[in-house]
Amino acid sequence: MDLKPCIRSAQPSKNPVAALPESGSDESVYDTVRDEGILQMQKVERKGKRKREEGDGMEGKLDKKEEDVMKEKGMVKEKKGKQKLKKGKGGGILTNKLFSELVISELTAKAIREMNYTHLTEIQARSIPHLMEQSDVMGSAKTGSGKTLAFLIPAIELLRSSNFLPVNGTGVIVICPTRELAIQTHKVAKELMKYYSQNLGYVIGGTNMRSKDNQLAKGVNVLVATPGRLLDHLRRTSSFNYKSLKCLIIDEADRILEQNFEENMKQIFKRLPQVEDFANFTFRKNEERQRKLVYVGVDDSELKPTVEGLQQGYCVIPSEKRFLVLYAFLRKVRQKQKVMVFFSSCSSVKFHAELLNFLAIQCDDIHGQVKQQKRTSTFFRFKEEKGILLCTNVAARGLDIPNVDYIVQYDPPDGPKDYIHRVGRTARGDKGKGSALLFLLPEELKLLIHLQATNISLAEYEFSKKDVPKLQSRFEYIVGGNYFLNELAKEAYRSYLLAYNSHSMKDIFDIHQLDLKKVAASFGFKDLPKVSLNLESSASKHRKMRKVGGGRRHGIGPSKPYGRRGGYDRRHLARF
Ligand SMILES: Nc1ncnc2c1ncn2[C@@H]1O[C@H](COP(=O)(O)OP(=O)(O)OP(=O)(O)O)[C@@H](O)[C@H]1O
Repeated sequence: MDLKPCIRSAQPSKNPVAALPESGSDESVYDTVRDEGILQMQKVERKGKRKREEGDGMEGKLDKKEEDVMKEKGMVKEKKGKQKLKKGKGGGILTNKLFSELVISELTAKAIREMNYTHLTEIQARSIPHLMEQSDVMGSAKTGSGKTLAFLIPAIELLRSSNFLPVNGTGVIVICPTRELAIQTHKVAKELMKYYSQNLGYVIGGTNMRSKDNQLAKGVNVLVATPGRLLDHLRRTSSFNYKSLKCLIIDEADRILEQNFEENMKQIFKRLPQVEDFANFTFRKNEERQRKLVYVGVDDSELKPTVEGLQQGYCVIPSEKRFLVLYAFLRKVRQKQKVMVFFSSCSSVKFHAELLNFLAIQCDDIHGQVKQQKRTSTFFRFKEEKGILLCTNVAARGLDIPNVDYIVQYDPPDGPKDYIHRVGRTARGDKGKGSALLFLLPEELKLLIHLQATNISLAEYEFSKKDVPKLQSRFEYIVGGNYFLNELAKEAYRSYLLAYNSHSMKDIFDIHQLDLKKVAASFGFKDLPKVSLNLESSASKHRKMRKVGGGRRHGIGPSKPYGRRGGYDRRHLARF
């Protein structure tokens, strides 16, 4: 991992958590590490199922882990075919099975060829045959392993084979947990359906409902949606015809079946035809249904839940130096690489984006408080270009951004599952490579125990001795080392003081027992400099306005050291 110059690669510590107390985690390894990425439910007449000629997947015994999982969940075994499914050469995700071997329409096959896909990934090779036979499937595979095509191809084929037309309304619904993921999935479906007369669309929060009403009235055969907005349309758009629904796909099912989506999902299930009670889809409460469900678990036998091409490490940084290290790191990579930095709250993303841009580190931000139009344009720009993106967990799931070089976790994840999804934004697809670096405060070290319990081991990185004193005492060194930038340091310090004045920083200071003198020192000042706060500046006006509204700018308080909760942010405090 090239983390120079501010952090040097250290020897992975023999056992970084050995000295820490035993983990009290009661999460099973399966629950923690697996991305139950696909959940497809088809309640369609099962007459005339096509028998496929080829074998449908893996030969050999199911590994014990997979069997255990199925036993626990009461699912059926994946059928074994005669054809051997081998992994491609060079440790990539591809198998030896070709798309040209699939019994699919020429319209789909042509689109796939134009997307330059030749071989199927394992999750595709193992789940597509079951889905084509209209079985209900729950699929699970590592991040970036091609789950999207695994569920889209059979869904589109289903519409074609049943001669579904716009007049029939919506035949396939794909539910995604975030707006960006819905837009992305819609884009892939659009490419796949390039030669089809059937149409598609998406409905997501933060956009105009009325224009979508009109679209739905005309008939949208494949609809990609986020749960809240889908429910709004189910309730309020009388012209939305979903009575002939053939297939429901839940992407990132483990996320969607979590508590905060539960109520919406219950309501959605109630309204959709042929979809049974919500409880049946939690895979615990209805044995009969569970028995019909095919579980396709790729990589269950592998100990390592993260992908091959990912290098991962952590460094322990005291809170007063955390920003400086981030700053030095980002300054080094600048626009030459693609970096995603995860924070735990919208307010923290906002604050750090403002501060970094102010310090001439150009970066974009995505979080729940950004308007949807800006979120979408930022997302697509970041897909295309190098640069730095600060984000909350809203960008942790499913987003397929090519060639991300680094994932930095400035605030730690909620737990191993969260960690896996965040780092899964890099090293994606066939032979993808990337690096992930986790910042930990000394009191957060216990997270490593939870990660280790799920077979994620991280190398330890340290500041180089050479850089530590400079980072400690001379902020102007890291901002460029010349006299002009000394002024910039003063300005940065001023903005800290402004935040301090507006209480949010004061809370951080209290929590981490920092004193202003130490912070001033980290900006390169021996004594506390007198900085005019210019209370008539526009910043202070905003501050006053916010105060009138009673809100603190970053919402950071003793119980919320990572900032105010908002939208997608569920976590307040990550102390392990
Ligand atoms: N058969 C294939 N051959 C080559 N590349 C593929 C194939 N299938 C998918 N990919 C590529 O792999 C990348 C990851 O695919 P996808 O986004 O579907 O992963 P995922 O498993 O859904 O990931 P996540 O768990 O993060 O949601 C994409 O860039 C996609 O284009």
